[in-house]
Order: sequence, then structure tokens, then C-alpha cells
Amino acid sequence: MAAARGLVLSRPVTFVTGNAKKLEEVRAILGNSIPFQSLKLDLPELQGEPEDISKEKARMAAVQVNGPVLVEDTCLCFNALKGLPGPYIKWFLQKLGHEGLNNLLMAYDDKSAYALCVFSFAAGSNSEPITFSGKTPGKIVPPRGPNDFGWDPIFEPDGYDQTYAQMPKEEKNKISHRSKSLALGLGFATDQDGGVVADATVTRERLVGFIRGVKNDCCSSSLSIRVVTKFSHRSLCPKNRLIL
Ligand SMILES: O=c1[nH]c(=O)c2ncn([C@@H]3O[C@H](COP(=O)(O)OP(=O)(O)OP(=O)(O)O)[C@@H](O)[C@H]3O)c2[nH]1
Ligand SMILES: [Mg+2]
Repeated sequence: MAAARGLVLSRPVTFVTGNAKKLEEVRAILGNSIPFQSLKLDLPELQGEPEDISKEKARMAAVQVNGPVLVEDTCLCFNALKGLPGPYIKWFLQKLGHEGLNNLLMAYDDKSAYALCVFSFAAGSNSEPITFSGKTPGKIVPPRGPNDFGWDPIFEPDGYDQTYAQMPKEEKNKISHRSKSLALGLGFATDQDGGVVADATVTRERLVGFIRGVKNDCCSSSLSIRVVTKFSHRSLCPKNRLIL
């Protein structure tokens, strides 16, 4: 296991999002573990794969903030539709509503879906962002529960008989796509063996890129971040945690 050492960033991390509910959840999940500030900005979004969309958001955010940033992109993926609406869920939800989203699956027996959250961290405007993805499997159901956040009322996570919307917030935050992604990226939630509780993937190449990027942007001391993660590829580094 690598020795623990702090990484020093020039400025506190800014979580950039135009979505107040995301911010609320990120605050609840991170608590006081990692200090961060937030900036309400609705960044333009690429079309394409979730990871590329998230990374590009991070690049744009880092330029605007001129410092270390965290962004995320959230997808709701229907297996019968080969992952669509995916990153386009915001527009599908706006145009079709909960009923319309259910109707998209009318022709299919398979109602399974997954919520995917891709966080990207860029240490500064010259750094290549690194992404962390968290995924929660479930199924699409007719809406149940309060309608205060997006598609929460129509997503029932596997192993639960409640939709995200019906679950107490703390319960959702324990198992959500968002908390899994954050757990992987920031080493927030660790299990009893010290492994990260996350259904997510990170490769050695991405970590190396991240470390290089952070080193490029390291300056004077105002915030120290410890990133704890676990290689998901068993042959690469089973049960290992990397502490930067
Ligand atoms: O029911 C939900 N439970 C969630 O946990 C969740 N997380 C995001 N969303 C919604 O899914 C779309 C993602 O689009 P999105 O990632 O581009 O977000 P956004 O544009 O709202 O904010 P941001 O891009 O400025 O961060 C938007 O409609 C969000 O409201 C959620 N809905
Ligand atoms: Mg957006």
C-alpha cells in the first residue's frame, strides 16, 4: 500500500452545478469530510458518452473558476433502450414527464434501468480531469413519492420496494449513484476492510493522469485532499487502496 501523504491545492475545490438538489445531496453526503465551495453555473454540455460529457464540463468549469473544480453529470439509462436516455435524461424528463418516460418502455418487458453519476475533478485549468463513476441498478416504475427531484419518483433501486423519492434522504444517499461516485473519488465511504464502497471503475492510467494533473496544478497550501480509492480490476491491485 502506498504511503499516505497530503495533496495540496492552491485553492479550495469548487463544486460547479446549476442544480440545487444535486448540491444539497453532495453536501449531505460529504458532510464536513471535504471542505468545498459551490458555484451555480449551468455549463454547456457536449453530446456523447457520459464520461466525456463530465470531463468536458470539468475543463470548462476549471477555466471559469481558474482553480480546482468538481462537476458531475447524471444519467438515467434504460437497459431495454441500450442505455438511453442516458445523459439526455434532463431533456426527456422535461418534455415527456414521468408518465412519458414510463411509456417509452411500454413495448418492452424489461423495465430495468440504472442511475449513473460521473463526477469529474480537475485540479486546475491546465489539468486533465479524472472521472469517477457510480452506478445504482433498479427499475422504472409509475411515479410514487414526492416530486421534488427529477426522476426520483420513477426509479426503484434493486432490493427496495420504495422509489428514490419515497426513501428517506439519508437512505437514498447511502446507496445512490451519487454517493458511490463520490465514495470512489474522494474516499469518503469506506467499508470495514478499508475498501471503498462503490460500484465503479478506475484504471491505473486514469489515476496516473490525475496524479500528474494535480502535480501540475499544485501550489501553495490552503487545502489538503486525501484521495482514497480502490482498483476495481482484481488482477491489477486486489483489495488495495491508493492514498495520494
Ligand atoms: O431524480 C433524480 N435524482 C437524482 O439523483 C438526480 N440527479 C440528477 N437528476 C436529474 O437528471 C438530469 C441530469 O442532468 P445533468 O447531470 O446535466 O444535471 P443539471 O443540468 O440539472 O445540473 P448540472 O449539469 O449543472 O450539474 C437533470 O434533469 C437532473 O435534475 C436527478 N434526478
Ligand atoms: Mg446539466
